[in-house]
Amino acid sequence: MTGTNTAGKPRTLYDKIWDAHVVDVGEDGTSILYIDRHLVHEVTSPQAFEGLRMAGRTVRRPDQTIAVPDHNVPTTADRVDGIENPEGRIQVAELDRNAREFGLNYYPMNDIRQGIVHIVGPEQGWTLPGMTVVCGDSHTATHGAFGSLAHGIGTSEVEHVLATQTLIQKKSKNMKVEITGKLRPGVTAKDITLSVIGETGTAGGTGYVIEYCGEAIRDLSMEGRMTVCNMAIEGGARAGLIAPDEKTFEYVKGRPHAPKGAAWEAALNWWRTLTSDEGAHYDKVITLRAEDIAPVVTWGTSPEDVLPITASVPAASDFQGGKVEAAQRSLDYMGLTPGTPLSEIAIDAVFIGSCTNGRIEDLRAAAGILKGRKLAPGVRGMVVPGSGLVRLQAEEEGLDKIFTDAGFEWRLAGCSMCLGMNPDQLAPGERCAATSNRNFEGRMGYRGRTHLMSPVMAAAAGVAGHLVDVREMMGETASA
Ligand SMILES: CC(C)[C@H](C(=O)O)[C@@H](O)C(=O)O
Ligand code: SF4
Repeated sequence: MTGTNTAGKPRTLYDKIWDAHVVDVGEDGTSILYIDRHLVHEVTSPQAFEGLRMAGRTVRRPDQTIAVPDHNVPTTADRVDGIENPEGRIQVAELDRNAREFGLNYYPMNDIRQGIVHIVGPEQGWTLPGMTVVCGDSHTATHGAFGSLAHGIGTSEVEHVLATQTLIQKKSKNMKVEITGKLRPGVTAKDITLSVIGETGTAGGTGYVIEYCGEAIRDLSMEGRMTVCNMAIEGGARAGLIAPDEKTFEYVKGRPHAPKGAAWEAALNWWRTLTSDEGAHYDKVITLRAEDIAPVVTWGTSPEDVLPITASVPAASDFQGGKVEAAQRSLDYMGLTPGTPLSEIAIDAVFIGSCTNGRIEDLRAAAGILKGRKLAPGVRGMVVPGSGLVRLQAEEEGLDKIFTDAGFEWRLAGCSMCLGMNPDQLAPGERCAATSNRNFEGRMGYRGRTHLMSPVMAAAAGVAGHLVDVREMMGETASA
């Protein structure tokens, strides 16, 4: 790795990680970046491995390549007997063959450490501050919570990284998203990240790498920071980043693939330099006051269609330009009438899981609301831990019992309902309170309807049978 610090100029965190990984710069400014960790799942990798084989090449750094199946895996106990869906079965079997043949670090479907790739990476200590991390998956942004530069890449790039351990990239611009002050009770990392997208729109981050900072970000746990960075991509950004601090180091320490002994001390010395310098230049700055952020839900079919739960369904005429038509289409698809209070929207299902909110803290938060309560009659609920280890931890804490007592199904780890690539799907017309990150048409199943929100909001909606302000269940009165 070569450092290319330009004569003492103040640098952002993004600049620093970038500089530390540039191998070569072309005349047009396109750079070759060294990649520290390459995460691989079954959906975007089969053709990449096939390409390698056809070219007679091998994986350059199998020791830095981590494979886990997540999108296609069923989340029911009978998956030990194999996958019924032929397409899913083939993709997972291909990953299995490739991981073994190329000697990758591999967590097979029935390994207790299996889970959603973006949960497994940090959990196993593969994701570390200052690293470059890539995966053939847009939510790779999640890993930025550790102060690592994490890019989602396409299948041809997956092949390139497999073969060379480098990625060809053009540097993005710097954006700072600062969340000042303290969050109010009932407001979570999910509300921060959705509110930022509500502010910037899904294209607001295009061409940028976002650095999230400010007191409210510092106050978040590592789980919360991952939730925030996970959705940087939904705001259009190339990546999301948070400067590492003692909380980060504490989380990483002792994980299976974290450095140990003298290597740990050396790593800490470098990690402590990973903050943006005083006076570093940002091309765009957005500031939100944590006190102004409410528990939010989405009403439409884009993550930017987000409003405080105290608001009402908007009308298409509230929008301008091309958005009028898009809003009308969203309202039709979602089956909503303008002017209806969001808190009166009845739901059929609750999904708690995904790489946005499938970590232990998310399950604890949802269980906190569900303890001693039950799903409203007719509402089905599913809790899908983000990894086998999250599931195990939750069971040790008795959370599974809280969920099943409340009427939820307690599942095995995977992407599950977050996208309908496995048996967990919504039926046409079904409306779901979901902790995932995308509410696109058909995302959770053909004609399924998704409202994105935090784990506590989803749990509360399940109990009420309709979208609801979680603060009412916490004994806190809703204020606008
Ligand atoms: C299947 C995969 C390529 C996709 C992504 O890149 O994000 C998926 O994870 C998603 O969330 O839509
Ligand atoms: S949980 Fe959802 S968003 Fe995350 S990787 Fe899986 S499908 Fe994509």
